[in-house]
Amino acid sequence: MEAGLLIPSPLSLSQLILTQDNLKKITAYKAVEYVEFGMVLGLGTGSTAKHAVDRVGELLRQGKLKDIIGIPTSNLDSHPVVDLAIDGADEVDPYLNLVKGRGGSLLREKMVEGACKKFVVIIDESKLVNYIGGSGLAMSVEVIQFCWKFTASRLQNLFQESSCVAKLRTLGKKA
Ligand SMILES: O=C[C@H](O)[C@H](O)[C@H](O)COP(=O)(O)O
Repeated sequence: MEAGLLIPSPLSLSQLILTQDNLKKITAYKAVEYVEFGMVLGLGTGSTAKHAVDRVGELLRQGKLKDIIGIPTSNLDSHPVVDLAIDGADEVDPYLNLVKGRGGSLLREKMVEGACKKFVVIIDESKLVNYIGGSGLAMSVEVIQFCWKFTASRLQNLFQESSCVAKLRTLGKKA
């Protein structure tokens, strides 16, 4: 899979006062320039990816894009090859390793993004870290409901030297 990272440059935008959401939107719109007619497209979740979803919708309404098959509107069983996936991330290290899922989506996004030919990650500067875990914020792990306390305890024990605490987050709740 080809991978890419889009970050709006604060230098080129230095004359403007932009909010974090403005930066997310600029990045998302840039990523959507990679979308072509007839593509199978994976669109992720979160406040950055939302701008990309909105932009694709706008271009479809305007007739500037056509015949787009969206995953998960469709699914990987019927469309096992995804031409392009666009999604945000919570942390990105210099080697393009990612932390995802702090917004509550993890497994399905990873499945779609693992099946794509090209994955464009859209972030603002605040997501850049020197190493994974560098933000000091939570690391999401999606588990099945069956014996989740047992799994939480196993996970916490794995990282006990770092004093990590495993906490349950249920569907739709932020970390
Ligand atoms: O669980 C959510 C996804 O992994 C998001 O892509 C990630 O949390 C980034 O979200 P946002 O763009 O809202 O910061």
